[in-house]
Amino acid sequence: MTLHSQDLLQQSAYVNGEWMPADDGATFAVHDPFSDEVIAAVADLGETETLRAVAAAATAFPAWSANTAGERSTVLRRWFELIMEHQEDLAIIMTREQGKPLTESRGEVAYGASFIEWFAEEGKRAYGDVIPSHRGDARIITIKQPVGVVAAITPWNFPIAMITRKVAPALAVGCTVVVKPAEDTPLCALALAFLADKAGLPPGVFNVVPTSRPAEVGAVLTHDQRIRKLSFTGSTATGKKLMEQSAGTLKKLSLELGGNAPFIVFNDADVKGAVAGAVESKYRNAGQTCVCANRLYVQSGIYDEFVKELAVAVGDLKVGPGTESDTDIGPLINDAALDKVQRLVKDAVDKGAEVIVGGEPSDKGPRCYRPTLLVNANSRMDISQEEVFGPVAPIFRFDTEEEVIELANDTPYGLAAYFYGRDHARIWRVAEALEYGMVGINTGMISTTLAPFGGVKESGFGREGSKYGLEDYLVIKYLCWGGLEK
Ligand SMILES: NC(=O)C1=CN([C@@H]2O[C@H](COP(=O)(O)OP(=O)(O)OC[C@H]3O[C@@H](n4cnc5c(N)ncnc54)[C@H](OP(=O)(O)O)[C@@H]3O)[C@@H](O)[C@H]2O)C=CC1
Ligand SMILES: O=C(O)CCCC(=O)O
Repeated sequence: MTLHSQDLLQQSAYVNGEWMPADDGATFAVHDPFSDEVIAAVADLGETETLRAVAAAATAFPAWSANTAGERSTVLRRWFELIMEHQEDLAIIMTREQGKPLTESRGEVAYGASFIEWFAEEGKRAYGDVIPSHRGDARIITIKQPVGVVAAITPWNFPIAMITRKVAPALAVGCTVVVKPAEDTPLCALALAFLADKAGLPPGVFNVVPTSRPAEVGAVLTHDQRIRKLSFTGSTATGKKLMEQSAGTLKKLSLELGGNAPFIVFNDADVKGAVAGAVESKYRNAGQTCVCANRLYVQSGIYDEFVKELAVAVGDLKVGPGTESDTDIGPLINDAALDKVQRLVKDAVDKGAEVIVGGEPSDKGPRCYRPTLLVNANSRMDISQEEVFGPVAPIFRFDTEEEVIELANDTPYGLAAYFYGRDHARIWRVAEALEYGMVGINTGMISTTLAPFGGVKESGFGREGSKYGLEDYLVIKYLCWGGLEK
């Protein structure tokens, strides 16, 4: 891989401000999911090295948290600037290890950096309170303090933004962090560490432990008492496991888990807007986003027009390598992801769905799947309950608002939902009735640093981004100051 700054391509782990191999010298291969080329051999850490990273973070915590928010902000600001200076290189690394088109990678680098920029400032606003007292001779004061050492376990679908969305607020308020990136995408995490080091983050404040043994490293990060908070993005199954494992040390948790987003189009919707929103929501990152539309519900009166226009738009999407400028849909991350998509499409077809676009792997590359539209979808199909995490949209027809709300909420998940319509009374009713942490109204794109990202039900808890994202890394301390003279 050729970069302007070849130094960004780090393959060692970053612990206590140093680049280190695994103790036994072991490495694991990182593949380009489009070409299958091995693009790196990354240090494969285990329990011993992870304990070292936790110790480094614990040692660094007192000094880092003793800085003023302004002092921390200066370093974070520098980190943000370095990331943006290296946006193109970082985008190339991301596209090579993750597969998404370069334009999306560039967008993610900027999106990821924006969390650092935002929290560098917001960290200065971790205000406490003075509360009207219960006694004349006492005062009630609250202060907010950093929770302590944080572990972040992150997924492969947004290999920069899912790290910065956790690490930026943590560092801004004075926590230190150990990150375990996904095995498929450790290079972005290591490039971030390289730039963090350049920006002047002191040793031990930010550590990256790549591994091919997530359970072994995860056991350390959940069992170690020195870690006071775990922030995880990934599947609901793994999130539940990590929550159980964290019970022994009662860690504070943020869990951003799977979704099953309904995308509802009412009869009075702007069809062109709804089609554009569906394409944006469903097909970005080849459908590998936890907030991707997973089920499209279209009201009978607008059904034919919407389906016809959406089929044209989906048919125009181009599959290919992320490195080519006209690619819309890159490869899926790995073989398991492709198997899951194929299984869900087959199950849907077996239960009566009709493929009107795509419906099969693409011949462009080994893990490429053609953008797909299925009609005649129904609730018996696995795809109505399972996150497809691929470029496949099943379309369900509905008649009444009441019916579609029931269908939309009939899932254990509650991350994102979307709907299109013009009637203001209904917009309020539907927005309030959807059991989701985030609702897009007449838009398919809801993600921004400025808004609280997070779910309800089995999509987890905690909020990332916005002023609320800071709270997840803070604890409130109550000071009762008595004995005051009247
Ligand atoms: N909410 C979201 O954004 C995401 C949702 N998903 C959903 O999950 C499905 C499966 O994807 P997958 O990548 O397997 O998701 P996982 O939840 O398994 O992976 C997410 C992160 O957790 C790590 N991990 C896995 N098992 C453990 C463990 N026992 N202890 C500690 N860490 C662990 C992974 O490491 P490693 O990479 O080494 O396995 C990765 O860093 C997808 O098809 C999608 O439906 C997936 C990713 C993101
Ligand atoms: O899939 C995820 O968990 C990340 C969502 C990316 C975003 O839109 O912020």
